[in-house]
Amino acid sequence: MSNIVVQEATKSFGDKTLYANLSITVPAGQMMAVMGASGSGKSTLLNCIGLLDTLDSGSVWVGNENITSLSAEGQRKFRRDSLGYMFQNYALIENASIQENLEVALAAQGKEALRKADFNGALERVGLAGRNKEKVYSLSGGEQQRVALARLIVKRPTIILADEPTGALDSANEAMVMEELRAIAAEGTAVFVATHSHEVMRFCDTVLELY
Ligand SMILES: Nc1ncnc2c1ncn2[C@@H]1O[C@H](COP(=O)(O)OP(=O)(O)OP(=O)(O)O)[C@@H](O)[C@H]1O
Repeated sequence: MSNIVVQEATKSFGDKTLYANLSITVPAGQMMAVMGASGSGKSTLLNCIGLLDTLDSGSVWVGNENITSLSAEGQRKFRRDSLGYMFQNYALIENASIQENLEVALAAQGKEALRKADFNGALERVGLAGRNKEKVYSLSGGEQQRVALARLIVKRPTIILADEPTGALDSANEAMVMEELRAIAAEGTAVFVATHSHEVMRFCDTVLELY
């Protein structure tokens, strides 16, 4: 279990500064809502924490490790082993089965990780028990986001970056996703949720407002 600390982060595109000297902490087990108008930099902040984009200055710490100073290989391993993502458009492999989509989360970690994983338990937890062989394209939006949740349950990442995870869902499915994210967080993950929704914000422990 590791706390996530963003220290004095600054990020600009051209002459537009998204944030300057931003410092935040999300303890393991907690959820932070990242809010702000369209274009305020929510997705960019998530991408910088997930090492998909680089800060102009500042650092991101996972426990005692400064992940922004890792080598390219170290960053790749960090993403592979410690990072979980959720997006509005589900970001699943549509033409593959539910089971195959879960296996993808662990494939790079090797056969032992695949053997140990409790795929059926994860599917049961999100209400998709026994549906391992169904193709993702045949599922509803709410069901697809349940697969994305099951993938996180299987992977047990240190950080989850969720970018508008409920943006395409009705309010019942929104509550389902947020409750399950809370349950995953409670097992020791720090969760960042970029959102426009005040309903989603209510499920989080802290709120960061970007301007
Ligand atoms: N690679 C890039 N090059 C230049 N500008 C960029 C780049 N990526 C993002 N931006 C700009 O940075 C700003 C923040 O974008 P970002 O997607 O982080 O905002 P957001 O708060 O997530 O918006 P939304 O709520 O619409 O998703 C926007 O003005 C965007 O145009």
